[in-house]
Amino acid sequence: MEKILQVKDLRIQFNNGKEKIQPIRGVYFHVNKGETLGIVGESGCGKSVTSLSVMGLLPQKTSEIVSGEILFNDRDLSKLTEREFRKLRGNEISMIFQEPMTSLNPVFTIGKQLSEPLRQHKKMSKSKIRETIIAVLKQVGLPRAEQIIDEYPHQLSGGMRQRVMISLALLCQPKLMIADEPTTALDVTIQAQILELLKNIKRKNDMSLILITHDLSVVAEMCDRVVVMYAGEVVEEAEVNELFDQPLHPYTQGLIQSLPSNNKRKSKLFSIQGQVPKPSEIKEGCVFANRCPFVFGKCLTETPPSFQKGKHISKCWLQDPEGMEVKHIGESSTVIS
Ligand SMILES: Nc1ncnc2c1ncn2[C@@H]1O[C@H](COP(=O)(O)OP(=O)(O)OP(=O)(O)O)[C@@H](O)[C@H]1O
Repeated sequence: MEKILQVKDLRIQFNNGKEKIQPIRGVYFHVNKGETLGIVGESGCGKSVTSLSVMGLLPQKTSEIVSGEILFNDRDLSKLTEREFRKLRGNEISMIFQEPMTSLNPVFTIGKQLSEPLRQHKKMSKSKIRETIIAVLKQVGLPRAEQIIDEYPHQLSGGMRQRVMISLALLCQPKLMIADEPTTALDVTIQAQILELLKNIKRKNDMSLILITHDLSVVAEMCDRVVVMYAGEVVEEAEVNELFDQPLHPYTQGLIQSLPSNNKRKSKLFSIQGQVPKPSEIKEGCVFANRCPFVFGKCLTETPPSFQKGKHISKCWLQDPEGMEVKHIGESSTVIS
């Protein structure tokens, strides 16, 4: 299968003057053409920092990609200048954020804001720009597109604003869209509509989608494959059915067990004890060791490699194969036997 994005051994450092922290440490994942990849994990696991690095939107002064590659169609985005990124962003790769109100400028009309990427990336006349915007507003299911184009964000409901954000991301027909918690700020019925819309758009536009969420039920509904992040590392990767049927990493098992549908009515909801460690608190050994119900000696002293069984990858000593052939992920795979 053709890969549109490959993140290899990505390591990101923040330097706030007082201390240096590495919230992303050796992250590997890829996105196949036309698929939806889910990235899940609790708050602070590094989902947003990873996606911002793909968009070239990390704070320039305080962050640094210290190692690794971000290959988009074989072009390494980690080496791009801001000028080069501007040609790519909103054009070949686009992103939808959680809170549409903070991403839309309240003082400009919808039409003015949506015309920006078209002016920047496509040579179009004013009337063609207006025509394209109205067509995209209709594509995302907005009623009265001809009027909405001249309205301001505050005149729209939350669900409508999120549809405007999706149309903004869609305007230049990107090959890859990153949606960071696109429905968290919306109420449940609107959430379902927006997810359905994203699904349809992805199919019609032959696009790839990265869906960042902490909600596993959204993942089950939307994704082909899933990457589970914990404390700046990918701890598990699998096709969606496999992940739910046979989660290998104790962290993923905990996340699945915490789903309300997996808890008896009236019984206390299961939750994983403890908290995600801050990047500055990470010690040697497995990052999940202090919360893991299956922790044993080696977990506290040695960082587990990523063990691979078919397409299922898990970074846990419990998967230490004892004679089975497994590989570290990455280009230079090491076979342990
Ligand atoms: N600009 C920054 N400077 C310093 N540290 C940062 C910065 N942005 C994020 N971090 C740290 O990086 C880690 C990962 O944060 P990130 O926002 O990627 O997590 P997340 O999984 O997306 O969480 P959420 O679901 O809450 O958005 C956190 O410890 C966070 O405090």
